[in-house]
Amino acid sequence: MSSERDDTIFALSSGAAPSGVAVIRLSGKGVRFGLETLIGEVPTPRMATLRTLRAPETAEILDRGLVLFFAGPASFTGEDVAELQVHGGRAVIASVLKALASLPGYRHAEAGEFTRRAFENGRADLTEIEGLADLVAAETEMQRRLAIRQAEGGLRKLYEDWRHRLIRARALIEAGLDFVDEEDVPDDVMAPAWSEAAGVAREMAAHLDDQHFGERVRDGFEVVLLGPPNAGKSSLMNALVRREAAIVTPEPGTTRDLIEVSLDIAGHAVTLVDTAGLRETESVVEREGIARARRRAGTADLVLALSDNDSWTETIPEGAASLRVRTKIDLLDSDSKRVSGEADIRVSARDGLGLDTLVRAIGEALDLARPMPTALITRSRQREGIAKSLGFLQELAREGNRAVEVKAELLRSAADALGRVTGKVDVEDLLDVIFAEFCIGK
Ligand SMILES: Nc1nc2c(ncn2[C@@H]2O[C@H](COP(=O)(O)OP(=O)(O)OP(=O)(O)O)[C@@H](O)[C@H]2O)c(=O)[nH]1
Ligand SMILES: [K+]
Ligand SMILES: [Mg+2]
Repeated sequence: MSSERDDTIFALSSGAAPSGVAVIRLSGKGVRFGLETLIGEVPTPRMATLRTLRAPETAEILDRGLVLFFAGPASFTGEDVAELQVHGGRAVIASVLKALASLPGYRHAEAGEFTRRAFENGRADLTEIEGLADLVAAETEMQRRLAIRQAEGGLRKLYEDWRHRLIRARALIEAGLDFVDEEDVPDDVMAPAWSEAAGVAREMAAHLDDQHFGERVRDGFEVVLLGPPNAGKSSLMNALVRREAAIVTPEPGTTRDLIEVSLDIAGHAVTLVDTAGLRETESVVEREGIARARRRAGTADLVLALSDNDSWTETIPEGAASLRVRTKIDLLDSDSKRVSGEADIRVSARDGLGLDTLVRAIGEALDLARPMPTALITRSRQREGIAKSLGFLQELAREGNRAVEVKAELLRSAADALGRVTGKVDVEDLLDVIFAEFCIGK
């Protein structure tokens, strides 16, 4: 590992060529030497300088571009870092990468390796790094907001605060143990420690009680269209995404497989799933399609139960959040259009009636307009860690008159569980999983 870490790594950090400008990033001990070789000097840190890049052996001109140098440890990775902004043509990029590869101790970076060095050099904790990965992957405004807050330390600050309070509580207890007769430590010595632990436990419980909102923002909300054959499910999906994503025919049983499309509702990622029409059938294929439809509806964030005849019996799965959608209202005469039935929303896919109302109603049902707190759990890894830590604190609260040493140990376990979430404690085994999410050059 140490020799790998001694390498100077480099990679194209910008997107696919050709592009106007390409950014090639370098990090490691050999960065200064590399700059001297390619441009004849190490530029003033943090000052963009226009320079000619030359091939190491032949001094042939490769390109001319902006060069930026960041002296470690005040850099993204904590090491010396440079960025070469060259023209984004394939051959230009290839020639610069080739020149870098020829330098002693230089090698191409692996996926996420710059970020991994940032973590290993204490420039970011694991939650911030997960936030960075999400920021690069973000496709909607809300995913971006969530990710930038986490990348900027939203979760780190909260979790570090809890961890320090638990460590302090334990220190109080151990100090008490040193001073008083071991068997009966007076309550008033320990009381502040217990109340601190109880306070942290309360905050953790509130943090966990979030309806998985952050995870759902990150992964996208799922809305399933459900209803009998010919209710107009596929037509409605097509109307919402304004393209022929699913086949529509007058024949009942047209859709068999699940068909997914992406929608942006109020800046959130929403996956809309079209399904096979629910009915009794002899067809094996259709039966499998219907089973899939029911399963998917069972795990959806919201079910849109469609009907073209105001009957919703048997459509809505038990316990599911749902909206009753009356379809094909263009077929009604103008009087009955206004008659209020059991439907929550009335739409016509053919004429586009009610679609805006439906989208708004979906947003409300999913609570998409809620203000986003600075610290939201975004991954099950974090949730499990916090739950585990809280578990130790709850055990501590139950322990009553148990030996103080046992309680101190529970506090230590609670703090360590938090430390694993931020990466302060014993996380070697997690790193490969976390950094595998990154692309090359990040
Ligand atoms: N007039 C009118 N006809 C509609 C509307 N929506 C759908 N239809 C018609 O209803 C029939 C069935 O539409 P689909 O979208 O295939 O219905 P589905 O629920 O997906 O049907 P399956 O996939 O077979 O379960 C087609 O002939 C559509 O043209 C509408 O808003 N107005
Ligand atoms: K159909
Ligand atoms: Mg269909």
